[in-house]
Amino acid sequence: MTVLDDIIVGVKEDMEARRRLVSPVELKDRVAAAAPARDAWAALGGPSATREDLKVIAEIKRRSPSKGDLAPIEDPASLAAQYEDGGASVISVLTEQRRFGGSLADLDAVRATVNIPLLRKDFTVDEYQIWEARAHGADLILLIVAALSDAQLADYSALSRELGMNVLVETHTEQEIERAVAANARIIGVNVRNLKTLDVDRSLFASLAGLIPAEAVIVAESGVRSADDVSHYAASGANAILVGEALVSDATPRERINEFKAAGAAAIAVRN
Ligand SMILES: O=C(O)c1ccccc1NCC(=O)[C@H](O)[C@H](O)COP(=O)(O)O
Repeated sequence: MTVLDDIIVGVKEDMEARRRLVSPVELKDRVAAAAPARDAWAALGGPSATREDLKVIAEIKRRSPSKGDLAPIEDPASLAAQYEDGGASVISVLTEQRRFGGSLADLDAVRATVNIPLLRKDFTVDEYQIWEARAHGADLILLIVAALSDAQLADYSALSRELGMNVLVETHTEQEIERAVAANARIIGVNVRNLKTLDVDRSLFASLAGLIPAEAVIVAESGVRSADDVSHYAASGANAILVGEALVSDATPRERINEFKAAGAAAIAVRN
């Protein structure tokens, strides 16, 4: 069994436990009462002609299968506020419990504090999680191509759109990019971390980004540790970066986001 398979087994068990507490009907009532979703597509730059700088998706991540404990993050809302102040365009809240130490309570706390769009970062394998994401204030959800069939990708994308949310479709191979494009994904991520082996290969981004249509917002995911990494992703075609570890383990995440944005803007100026 791969790491990803193992994570998904736990995700399904935890979701069934939540479903016993909150029925799908109750969840849909909560969605009906929720404020409309914010436009994460626009926040990430929108149409290609209007994209100027490198956008940062800043992640709330306590621990991970690859690194173990990263940061206790006792007050996720306070960290999120620092991310927003620093110029993040979207905040990613990892809600998976067993391997990442997250929860929907984190999403609630962050939603109550910041105004920018939120990504519910989880391993989506059931429509129930999409309703949950919206009920808890998410504006964007993650769909990992490697974890889904083409039918699931299409159905979950359609449901997310119906609920007013955008979708970050995550890929790791050429074939997965083809599947993301066939599903009409408008925000496509290349995760340089192989979720089956946990290997991180930053050079993968440059080899795959060119296969993604320019209309899509292209997100470089994982492996940002320095401004040089950001420059590499931006020079290779990234419109946005998704950063977890480097921000949660930094005493001054605001300044770190500034540094990354400056490195990205400089690389994009050369690229254009
Ligand atoms: O981070 C992991 O170890 C991991 C393992 C298995 C599945 C997913 C995993 N991470 C999710 C992510 O994609 C990252 O949290 C995100 O891209 C940020 O990465 P980083 O900046 O390297 O923390």
